[in-house]
Amino acid sequence: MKLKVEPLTADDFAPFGEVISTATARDSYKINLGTTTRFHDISRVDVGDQGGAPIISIFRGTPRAKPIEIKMMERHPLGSQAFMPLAGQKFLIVVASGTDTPTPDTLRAFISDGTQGVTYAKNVWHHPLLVLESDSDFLIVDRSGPGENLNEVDLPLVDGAVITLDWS
Ligand SMILES: NC(=O)N[C@@H](O)C(=O)O
Ligand code: NI
Repeated sequence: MKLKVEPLTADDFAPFGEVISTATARDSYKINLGTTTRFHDISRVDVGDQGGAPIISIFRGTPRAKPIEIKMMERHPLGSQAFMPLAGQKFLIVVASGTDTPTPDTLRAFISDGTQGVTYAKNVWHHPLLVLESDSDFLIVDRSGPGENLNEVDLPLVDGAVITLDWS
């Protein structure tokens, strides 16, 4: 089965979380004597369950071998997780609708144009970071704290084949 890759838009991604970009800020205004534009309140961080706290990390991802195979999915039941490319690299996002165990027909794939990041809402099924072209650094905002914040699940084969992304 080949999973179609769609351009990432805030509306299409809304069931899964938020798009992080200057275009999706809830407000924007000049600060610092007009030398800076604040793109304000773009995305929310939801990590407080069971005493969690927000942390900032950097993920350095290496490109995935092509064709990109989608064999498993994961979710973080206690907190959101945000990814923002630090040097404008395109990257792929794979999510599943609903909270039941993902099935091939509940998967959706998007591609960021490199100016867009994403926040996966708490408990949203997603594939771990999928880097495309070169080693890429991403700023990550997610949760540190007690409790089990990672569920993983393997995906079944479809007609005997691994699900791949329809992206050359
Ligand atoms: N495991 C980890 O920290 N990363 C994943 O959660 C991911 O979504 O890439
Ligand atoms: Ni994750």
